[in-house]
Amino acid sequence: MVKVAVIGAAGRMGSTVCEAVEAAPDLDLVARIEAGDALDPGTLAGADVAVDFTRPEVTEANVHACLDARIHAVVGTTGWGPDALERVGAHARTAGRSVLIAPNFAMSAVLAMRFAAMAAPYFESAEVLEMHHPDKVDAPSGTAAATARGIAAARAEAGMGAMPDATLSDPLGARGARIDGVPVHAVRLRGLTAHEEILLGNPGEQLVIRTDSFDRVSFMPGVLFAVRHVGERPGLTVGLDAAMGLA
Ligand SMILES: NC(=O)C1=CN([C@@H]2O[C@H](COP(=O)(O)OP(=O)(O)OC[C@H]3O[C@@H](n4cnc5c(N)ncnc54)[C@H](OP(=O)(O)O)[C@@H]3O)[C@@H](O)[C@H]2O)C=CC1
Ligand SMILES: O=C(O)C1=N[C@H](C(=O)O)C[C@H](O)C1
Repeated sequence: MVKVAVIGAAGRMGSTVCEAVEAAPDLDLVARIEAGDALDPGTLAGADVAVDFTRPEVTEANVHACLDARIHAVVGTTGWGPDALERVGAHARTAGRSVLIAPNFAMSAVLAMRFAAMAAPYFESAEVLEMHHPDKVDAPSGTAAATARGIAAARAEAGMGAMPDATLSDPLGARGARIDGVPVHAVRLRGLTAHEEILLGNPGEQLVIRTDSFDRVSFMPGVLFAVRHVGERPGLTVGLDAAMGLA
C-alpha cells in the first residue's frame, strides 16, 4: 500500500483527490492537511507521497516541507516559475526524493498540449484561450502558460519568426497576455470548470484543438498515476507527459 497525504484536503481538488485515494485499493489515505495545519513528519503521518492542491503562494514551501520529511511530492497547484522549479529540483536531488509537478492531470489536456506543440510549426498564427470557473485565483491558467511555452518552443525550433499581427494600438490589453510571444486570453464564467482552445491559423484554414474538463474527476486518473509512479523518477519531473513517457 502506498500511504498518501493530501495537502489542501478541504479544497475543490483536494477533496476530490481524497475520495479517489480512498477508493483505490492500493492506496491508503493517512493525512488530510488543511490551511492552518502544520506540515511536518507528525502531521504527514508516515506518508510515502504527499499530493498538493493548494494555492500558488504556498505550494513551494509545502514541497520543501515534504522533502524535509523525506516524502515524495505530487503537485497540481499552479504558479511555478523557473526559479522555484530550480530550487525544488535541487532540494529533491539532495533529499533523494522525487517531485512531480503538472499543470494539468487530465488526459485530454495533456494530449492537447502535446498536439499543439506538434502542430505549431505548421501554422503562421497561434493563440490560446483558457476558460475557467470564476473562483479560480490565478490567470492565466498554468495549463495555458504551459501550452503557450510549448508552442513558442516548437516555433523557435522550427526557425519561425513573430506571428502576423498589425495591431498598433491596444491601450486596454484586448490582445491578451503574451507568453513567449504567444497571445493568451482568459475567460472566467460561472458554470465552467476548466476548458482550453488552441487556435492555429494559416491563410484559408484553421485548426482548433479543444480540451474540456467538465468535472474534477477528469484529473483523478492522472493524479493517481503520478502517486503510484512519482518515486520512479529521481529529482524533479515537470508535466504528466514526461512522467508517462510521452514527452
Ligand atoms: N494540475 C491540475 O490538474 C489541476 C490544478 N489545479 C490547481 O490546483 C490549485 C487548487 O485548486 P482548487 O482545488 O480549485 O482550489 P481551492 O481553493 O478549492 O482549494 C485550495 C485549498 O488549499 C487550502 N490551502 C491554502 N493554503 C494551504 C496550506 N498552506 N496548507 C494546506 N492547505 C492550504 C485552501 O484553504 P483556504 O480556502 O482556507 O485558503 C483550500 O482549501 C490551483 O492552483 C489550481 O489552479 C486545479 C485543477 C486541476
Ligand atoms: O484552477 C483550476 O480549476 C484549474 N487549474 C489548472 C490550471 O491553472 O491550469 C488546471 C485546470 O485548468 C483547472
